Amino acid sequence: MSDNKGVRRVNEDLARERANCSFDVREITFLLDGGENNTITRKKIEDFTLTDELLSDKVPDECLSPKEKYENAVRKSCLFGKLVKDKLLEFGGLETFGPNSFVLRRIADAFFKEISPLLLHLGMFVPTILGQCTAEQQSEWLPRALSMQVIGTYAQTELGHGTFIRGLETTATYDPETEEFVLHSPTLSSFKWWAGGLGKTVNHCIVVAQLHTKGQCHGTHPFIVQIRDLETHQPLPGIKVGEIGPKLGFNTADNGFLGFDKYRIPRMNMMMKNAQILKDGTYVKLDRHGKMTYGTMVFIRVMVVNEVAFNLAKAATIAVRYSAVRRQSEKKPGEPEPQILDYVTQQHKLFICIATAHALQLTSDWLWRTFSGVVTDIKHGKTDSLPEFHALSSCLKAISTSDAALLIEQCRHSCGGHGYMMSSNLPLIYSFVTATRTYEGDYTVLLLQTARFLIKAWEQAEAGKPLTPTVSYLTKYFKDGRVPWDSTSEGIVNAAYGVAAGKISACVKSIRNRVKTGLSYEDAWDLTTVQLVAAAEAHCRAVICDVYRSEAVRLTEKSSPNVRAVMRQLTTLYLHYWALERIGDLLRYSAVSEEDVVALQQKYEELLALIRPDAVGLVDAFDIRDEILNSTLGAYDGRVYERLMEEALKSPLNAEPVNRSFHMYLKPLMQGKL
Ligand SMILES: CCCCCCCCCCCCCCCCCCCC(=O)SCCNC(=O)CCNC(=O)[C@H](O)C(C)(C)COP(=O)(O)OP(=O)(O)OC[C@H]1O[C@@H](n2cnc3c(N)ncnc32)[C@H](O)[C@@H]1OP(=O)(O)O
Ligand SMILES: Cc1cc2nc3c(=O)[nH]c(=O)nc-3n(C[C@H](O)[C@H](O)[C@H](O)COP(=O)(O)OP(=O)(O)OC[C@H]3O[C@@H](n4cnc5c(N)ncnc54)[C@H](O)[C@@H]3O)c2cc1C
Repeated sequence: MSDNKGVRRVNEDLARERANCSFDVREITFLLDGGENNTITRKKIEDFTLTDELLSDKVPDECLSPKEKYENAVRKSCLFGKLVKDKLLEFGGLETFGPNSFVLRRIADAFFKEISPLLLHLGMFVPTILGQCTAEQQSEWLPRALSMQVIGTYAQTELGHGTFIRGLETTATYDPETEEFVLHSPTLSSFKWWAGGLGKTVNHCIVVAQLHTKGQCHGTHPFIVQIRDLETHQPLPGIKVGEIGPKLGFNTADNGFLGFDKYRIPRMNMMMKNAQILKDGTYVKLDRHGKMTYGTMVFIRVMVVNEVAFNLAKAATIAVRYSAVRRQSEKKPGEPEPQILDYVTQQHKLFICIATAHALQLTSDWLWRTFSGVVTDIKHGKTDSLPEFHALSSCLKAISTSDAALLIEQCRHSCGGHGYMMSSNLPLIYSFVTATRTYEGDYTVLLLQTARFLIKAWEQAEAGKPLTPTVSYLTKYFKDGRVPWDSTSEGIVNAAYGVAAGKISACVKSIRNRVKTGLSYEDAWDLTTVQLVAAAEAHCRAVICDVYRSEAVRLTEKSSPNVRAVMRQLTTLYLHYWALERIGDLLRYSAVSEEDVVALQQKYEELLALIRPDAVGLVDAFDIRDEILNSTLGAYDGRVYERLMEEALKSPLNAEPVNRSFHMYLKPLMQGKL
């Protein structure tokens, strides 16, 4: 299906794989894109943007110095930003920040092997203006932000606090005399730390600070703050700003630090949708729920699920294509070396990656629809659905990022030594995705947020009160006892819910027993957190299994029999994989027997064999263009060795036959003259 331009001869093994694929690859691409029209629009946008002229890099990014890398990323960001500004908005206007933003994000990968310094501008600055400003403030800031006259980021985290937002130390004290806020960083630990683009790129940022007025602190609130001069780009007086230094990844994102020395901003720069300061300094709270200022974080957690699904699809595409091209060892003496994809252990490493990319993509689409419903409710003044959605988005963000990072690393392992090359792109995909497990809420912390909700839901079930949809299963599994075992897909999903219910019940018992011994509730909770994290994880896995299974059935209702068959094989593989991974839990909470476990393993291995002939077709169906994959190992034509050599020859160390260090150090050492 790929319409890569200038494709040369395709590797014979890959060509044969494609010829033997049992289904029409385009059909699955349409399913994953949400319909044929979406695929057509996406491809139009890709054709239009991914031109050689914009993308060409003479020296590979990874061979540049940190400064050159950053400058190249700014150059490309400006080209990309101009494209978005001039042309792409016509594909969806402001809706670009809805579903089409996924296409924009996808294309951005062709421009940036790492990260755009403008990611936070489009990813957080603009969404926060949309979510936290009044209509009047939006009309002032949005046009300037969208036309890139002001370039911004989101500075919440400080050197001393990231997770515990209530512990942030930056202050914004209202001065009614001048109708201004005075921003101040009272300690070293209060310096803002991490915001993407802050180090060198942006001129504005959203600063989250403790609001003080009339001698009282009202907690954290967001403010729009200009930090650099628009003409000279010099930091404004009272601002101390810089870049935080090299990181595991994100090295072109110029993450920065920021401190304020009694820096003044106008009253109207407080984002006033959820709370206001009147001219005389009176504080007016408009947010009845209390956590509406955390809205941008919830939005990004939703986006991140899609983000990691896409990155896992990229890694799986690279690893599966490479495994079809690579031949190694021998199965029987004297036989030709097999494609490494023919090793069952390789299939075990890789097919779960394809299935997980589907599971996370479909879950992300479902989460996005659920989120849209919550946003509509909020627009009508209803915030009842927020606690459930916070619990749901928190655990899905935690589990999807953690699973994707582990599986991307597994893809790298499955490519042997060549997977370690930067030119495979697997190291950069991994370094990007492993950060998602931490930013926008750490894994453990978010699962504990979900656990709070689950424990409350359990107490409601006990009291015979109605439960919200994602926890309604607790009513069914409320009574003690093992869940009946049934090895159908529906049966495995039910058992997953049974395990979650069993773990939540065990947590409730643990907390209550500890309280009975005289401990405070907080201490009892703290001592139970290992179990609480496991319970939230089990709940989340049950939700993903359920959504994946039901969405795959729904989406393939009108598909051809072969597509329905391969999609069912993948969902069944996913459910069996997790049943086997969590077999201890199933033995504890369900009626699964030892014979059932043997049957599960056997079925899992049969599924690997069934999926094997379609593996390349399945990754082709992700339809990720070579420009976006950026990989010597994963290109559509499979010219792996040629590309590895071409990239190696671009290394600056190969530009001269002898490096000067020979004369400066090696030769003196060899001659005993050092
Ligand atoms: C050039 C490219 C173009 C591409 C186009 C653009 C497309 C965009 C793509 C997007 C891709 C994404 C990439 C973005 C990159 C982002 C980089 C990273 C940015 C950041 O990391 S910003 C900083 C994020 N920081 C965090 O997430 C901090 C985590 N901490 C918290 O969220 C909270 O502190 C925590 C842990 C939830 C606790 O809060 P606290 O106030 O202490 O609350 P309590 O624990 O006491 O709970 C009280 C009560 O409130 C409930 N609660 C908490 N949070 C929420 C919420 N958000 N919503 C609703 N309710 C909430 C909580 O459950 C408690 O309820 P109870 O009923 O139990 O009392
Ligand atoms: C690449 C990257 C980009 C980022 N970009 C931005 C940005 O643009 N803007 C911004 O504002 N921030 C940004 N951040 C910061 C990010 O949001 C925080 O790092 C993240 O929220 C985690 O907070 P922390 O660093 O304070 O970790 P900590 O909270 O210090 O976590 C350290 C450890 O303590 C544990 N822990 C902490 N609290 C608890 C608890 N209550 N219970 C149990 N365990 C706990 C955690 O699980 C973890 O194991 C970025 C971070 C990264 C890595």
